[in-house]
Amino acid sequence: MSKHTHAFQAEVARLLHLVTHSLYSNPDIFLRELISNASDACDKLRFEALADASLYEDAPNLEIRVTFDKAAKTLTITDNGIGMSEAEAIEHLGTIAKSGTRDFLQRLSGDQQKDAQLIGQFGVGFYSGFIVADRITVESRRAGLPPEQGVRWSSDGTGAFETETITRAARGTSVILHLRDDKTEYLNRWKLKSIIGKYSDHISLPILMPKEQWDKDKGEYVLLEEWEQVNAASAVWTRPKKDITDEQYIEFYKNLAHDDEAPLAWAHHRVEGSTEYTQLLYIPAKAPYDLWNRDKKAGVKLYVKRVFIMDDAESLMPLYLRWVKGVVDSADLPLNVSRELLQESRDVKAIRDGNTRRVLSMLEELAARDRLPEGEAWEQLSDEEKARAQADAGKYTRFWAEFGAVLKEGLGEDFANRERIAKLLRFASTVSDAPTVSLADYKARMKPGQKAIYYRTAKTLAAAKHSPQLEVFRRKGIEVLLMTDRVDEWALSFLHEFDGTPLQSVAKGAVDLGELQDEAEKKAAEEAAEAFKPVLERLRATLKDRAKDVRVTSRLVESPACLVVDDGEYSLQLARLLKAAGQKAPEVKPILEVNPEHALVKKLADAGERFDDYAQILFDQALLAEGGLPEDPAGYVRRVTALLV
Ligand SMILES: Nc1ncnc2c1ncn2[C@@H]1O[C@H](COP(=O)(O)OP(=O)(O)OP(=O)(O)O)[C@@H](O)[C@H]1O
Repeated sequence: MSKHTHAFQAEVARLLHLVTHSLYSNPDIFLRELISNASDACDKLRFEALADASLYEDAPNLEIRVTFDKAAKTLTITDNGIGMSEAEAIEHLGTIAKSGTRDFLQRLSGDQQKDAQLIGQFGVGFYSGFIVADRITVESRRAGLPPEQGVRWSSDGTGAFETETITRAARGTSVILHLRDDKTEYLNRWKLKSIIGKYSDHISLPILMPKEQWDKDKGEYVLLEEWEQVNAASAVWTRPKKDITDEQYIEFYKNLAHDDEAPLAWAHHRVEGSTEYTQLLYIPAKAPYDLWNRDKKAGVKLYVKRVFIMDDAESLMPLYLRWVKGVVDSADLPLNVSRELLQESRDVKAIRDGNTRRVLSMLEELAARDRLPEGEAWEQLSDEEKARAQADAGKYTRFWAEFGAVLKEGLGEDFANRERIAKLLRFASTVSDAPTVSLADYKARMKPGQKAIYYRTAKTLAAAKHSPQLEVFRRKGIEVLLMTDRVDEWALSFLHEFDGTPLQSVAKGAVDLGELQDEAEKKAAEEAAEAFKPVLERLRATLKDRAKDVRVTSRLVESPACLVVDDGEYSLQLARLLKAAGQKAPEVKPILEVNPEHALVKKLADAGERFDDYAQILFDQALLAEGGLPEDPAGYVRRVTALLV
């Protein structure tokens, strides 16, 4: 039988280089990865066999066997799953098909420590075998193909691999690891068993290992022909909650999510009613590197009556919760359910609504426990409750830092839960630089007579904090929420009020501080407007192409001018964002507001022939303070220079 040599795809070669240069601080995980692949292969067989039961051949019991050979220094993981044809082995083990993987590789920085974290989050699957092996041989036969169409794939994990056709009676795959000389510790039943117990106990198929017996003559343990099951072999979510330890929940998560870090929270429930299903949902502690990719597959796996149906079942979770990981096992969906069918199914809609509500409840609970109780409330807790409270404190803040911006998308996507989402929002404000202020906190601090929740959107916190539009609020001690996420503007356009109080951008519309402004201030403003009429007229004429209107304002204290837009219009910041993203944005013509108390503005009345220059400078400076750029930067510089000399 002829052998063929193939070169690895460049990306695989890179991945292998990373793996073998021990990015993994924990080599044990290779076994978890290979067992997980074996389990996936069995899931695939079970799924394909729904349409063609003959694929089971004479071995309907799916299982994974782990054995080793001390003399040959090999460790073998065998499954009787779907197997691979020669073409599939070349394709699956020589190239990286998933675009996510390629994307991931591009993100590697070359900094070992950072990359190690990334790779931990990603998982390298099959190739992790090269952490402990200097050669891997894979023997496989695809279910449904005759024994003569088996394949042997072999590589030392450098540039190339070989394949040849073999005869293999058994369906499925054996991965044979030729262990490195310094990794022979894995030729030990006890060690393997404990790794399986730690990382793979939740695998729902039996994992078998040969029994062992002391051989007096040889003076060592020898393996017997007899096999023993070494895992619990019942999927975690199918077990009663009381039988599952926190460690088991966490280990299942790590495996499911390819995440080294424990999740912040999980919820495990059997939902009964018109649709019956089990949900096990996790909130990760860290955002994945591709969180912003809205096309990214969702993190929920769908099972039907314990049969794995599909990964990334988008229809089970709304987009703004795409970072949630977990499993849904339905008792009602048909086993042959397709993606198309999923989208239309009423049961699926019920599951998705149930999942959404569950995640929001988990977040509400985390939020409620984010700050430690104080005073008497704390004293009343038992020691156990105190320990729990301490463990949970700060989790919501962590969650918010990682996923808050994505959760905001929910305001626009999930009208039914908008109020619940609004309560979960956190912002920075003129009171707190850290994004910890909830709308309820804000309301509790509102001044008597204050009628709105004020906010400012900008590109950065510094820009928001120092924007001229905030001046009067600062002087009056009114808190303003500061928003710097790209989605804020869009998301806020769906939230007009919170708990009966309207939200109002400080850069939109006229300022109406209502009862917060006293009569004297109102009168002064009116008088200023009157006295300023001729100057305003001239400004309007000079700036007619740039400003929709020019008016005096009471919102400024230190700055001469600022730009605002009408209520309901796109803010300048949003218009810029849309433009930068190559989207069509309506031309927003701002309103120039001037501060009649400011020396520069006062000067306008006697500016004479310099009036036009002053007017343009005033506008351009207001634009700069707003985060924009003058249309004619050189003209702006020329005008300012002329004033300086
Ligand atoms: N035991 C196996 N039986 C059948 N096919 C396998 C087996 N192990 C690996 N494969 C095939 O090789 C492919 C690549 O495996 P690899 O572990 O690198 O990635 P993956 O399993 O797709 O992704 P990940 O491990 O990151 O979830 C798999 O998608 C599968 O098609």
